Amino acid sequence: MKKTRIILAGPRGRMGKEAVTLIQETEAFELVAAVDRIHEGKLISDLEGMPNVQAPIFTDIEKCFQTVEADVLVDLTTPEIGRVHTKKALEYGIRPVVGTTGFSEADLAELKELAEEKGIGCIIAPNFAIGAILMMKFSQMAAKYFDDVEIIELHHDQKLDAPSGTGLKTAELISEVRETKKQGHSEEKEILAGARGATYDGIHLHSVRLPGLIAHQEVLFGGFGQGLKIRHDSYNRASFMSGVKLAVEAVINIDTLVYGLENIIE
Ligand SMILES: NC(=O)C1=CN([C@@H]2O[C@H](COP(=O)(O)OP(=O)(O)OC[C@H]3O[C@@H](n4cnc5c(N)ncnc54)[C@H](O)[C@@H]3O)[C@@H](O)[C@H]2O)C=CC1
Ligand SMILES: O=C(O)C1=N[C@H](C(=O)O)C[C@H](O)C1
Repeated sequence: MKKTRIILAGPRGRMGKEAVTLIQETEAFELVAAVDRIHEGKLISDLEGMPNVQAPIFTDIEKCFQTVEADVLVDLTTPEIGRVHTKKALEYGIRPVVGTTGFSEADLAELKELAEEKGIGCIIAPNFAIGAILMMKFSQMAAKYFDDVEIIELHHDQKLDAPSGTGLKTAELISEVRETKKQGHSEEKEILAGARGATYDGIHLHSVRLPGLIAHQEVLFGGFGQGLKIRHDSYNRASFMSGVKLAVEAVINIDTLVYGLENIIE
């Protein structure tokens, strides 16, 4: 069996550590290198608390791509560096699976063009948890019947981007099926700036950041005399790993950029 050779960017992060374990435990996957901010020349196994994986660590992604042969880059870093890594991977013909959030529409458009120019797959998934994908799909279904909706996403307080990639993706999916609408009273005024949250095509998005949380989202719909609440909770980061596995398997067989795992799963 030919294994899928994976380079992982961000191996020491909260998601990165889970991904190291996933790759190690998946027979069809092989971790061939990692990209980190520090620890050039060390092996993953040299790092405290890491499993016995003999993959070399690079701080320069181009040097990594030039030195190590790989099929897929899994990126779990930060918005700024994640977009650089994704672009470089495509340029080197390595298929990116990107969990990193905070990419702009312009970033996505540029990366899609590059993936198509190179004729290779790229998956950018704002959320890898199957329950979160269902929450987004159910929300899109519900939005056909309820055109008043507010999204509340709740995350740990170390998160860099707001709103979350999932919150934004949910708003995008809803706006595909509902007419643009300004919600609330026509003369509504914010006494405190930001009280009504951010808006995407008239959909209000609220971001909560608290220690103790992992990743949670509520999509609240309101209609005459009734309400509907769709909620998803990730209680740990292992919840994302079956989606990472699925994306690595899928990215080999596509030749364009796919934004969102809902486009991969049936
Ligand atoms: N798509 C999904 O299902 C999920 C996505 N995320 C996203 O994944 C990303 C990572 O999240 P966490 O693991 O919680 O963050 P984290 O802060 O724990 O980890 C980020 C890692 O990136 C590394 N890093 C920073 N600059 C780097 C560079 N130049 N080269 C290589 N590595 C570098 C850091 O050292 C750190 O280890 C975030 O954008 C987050 O929003 C998080 C959870 C689920
Ligand atoms: O930073 C996180 O933790 C998460 N980020 C993703 C997002 O921005 O939606 C996915 C999940 O919510 C966890």
